[in-house]
Amino acid sequence: MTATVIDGKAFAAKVRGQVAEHVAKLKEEHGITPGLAVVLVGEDPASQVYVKSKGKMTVEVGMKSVEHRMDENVSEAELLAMVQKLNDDPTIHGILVQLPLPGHLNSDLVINSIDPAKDVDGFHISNVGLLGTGQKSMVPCTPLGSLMMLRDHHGSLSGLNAVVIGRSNIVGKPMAQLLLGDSCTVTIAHSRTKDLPSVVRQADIVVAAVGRPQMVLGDWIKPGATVIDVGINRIDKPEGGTRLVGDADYDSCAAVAGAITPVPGGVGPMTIACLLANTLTACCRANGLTEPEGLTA
Ligand SMILES: NC(=O)C1=CN([C@@H]2O[C@H](COP(=O)(O)OP(=O)(O)OC[C@H]3O[C@@H](n4cnc5c(N)ncnc54)[C@H](OP(=O)(O)O)[C@@H]3O)[C@@H](O)[C@H]2O)C=CC1
Ligand SMILES: Nc1nc(=O)c2c([nH]1)NC[C@@H]1CN(c3ccc(C(=O)N[C@@H](CCC(=O)O)C(=O)O)cc3)C=[N+]21
Repeated sequence: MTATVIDGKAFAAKVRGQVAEHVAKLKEEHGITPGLAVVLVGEDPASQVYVKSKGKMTVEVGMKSVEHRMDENVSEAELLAMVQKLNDDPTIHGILVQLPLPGHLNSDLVINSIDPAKDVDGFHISNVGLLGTGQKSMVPCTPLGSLMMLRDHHGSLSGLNAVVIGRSNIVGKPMAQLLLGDSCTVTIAHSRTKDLPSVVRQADIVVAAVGRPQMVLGDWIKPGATVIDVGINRIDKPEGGTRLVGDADYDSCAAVAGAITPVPGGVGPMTIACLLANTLTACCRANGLTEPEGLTA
């Protein structure tokens, strides 16, 4: 079979449209503009591109966008002071500190210094705990965007076997929590998993969040399964130049799967759309207003 391509780019545009409508209403009815602050430490060119496109889309949906670039060698105290300033700023409803941070900075400490109500990445221990216990929280953007696409494609996920490859705090673990919340039978695989192909073959839903280009092969996939490819890897093209590929080998997987997300144009755009949705949700909660439906988990 040839897989249905799940168009994350189009889905994300739809989500951003919904966010923009709510933002317009917030402004009109309450005179409030949601604000998102991104803190970028260092000069990593890939990160800079990502931050720029986030900033552009934030403004497109009518929000305030602020970027704070800090020197690679910034001290932990200076970075913590910046986070504190943003925590105290009533015009800022969402704070994102771009990861990974340079090695001399303790990222757990920095993330946990963000006001949990403004933690639009959902990485603060308090949001992690709320998600794990099924309570209202800020839900990490990449897993949330992946869940939205899965729900849209399957309707109910109840009883499906899901295998998440990767156990990071930013993708694998929260993804597994969300799938469990939707009553999937969840397996988390990682670098020590024995016979990964046979584990993946049990899955109705495969989420690949490994960081290894084109690792998941078509003959690992149960015919008809859904493949969510979170990976963003830049590889060299034989004819020169580079291109983006996921953690799944797209052609061989698409030949067997029932549905698959492409890279680019799959999970990536949904991540940014969910960041904007989380900023809107945070703004509504901060002002005691009803939050938009369908934009949280
Ligand atoms: N589309 C988007 O919006 C986003 C995309 N990404 C991309 O997603 C990918 C994963 O990101 P992230 O979770 O941060 O990555 P991490 O490097 O933090 O985690 C990777 C995980 O994959 C596991 N792993 C590594 N090699 C293997 C292997 N050979 N077999 C099985 N498991 C393996 C690791 O296992 P172990 O724990 O045992 O080491 C680890 O748990 C990257 O490509 C990243 O660029 C990330 C965030 C957002
Ligand atoms: N605190 C924090 N939160 C994050 O969510 C976070 C982070 N740090 N650090 C880096 C990773 C990576 N990430 C991406 C999001 C969108 C695209 C994206 O939109 N990608 C486009 C392609 C972009 C291009 O063509 O270059 C796509 O897949 O179609 C990519 C990568 C979020 N991350």
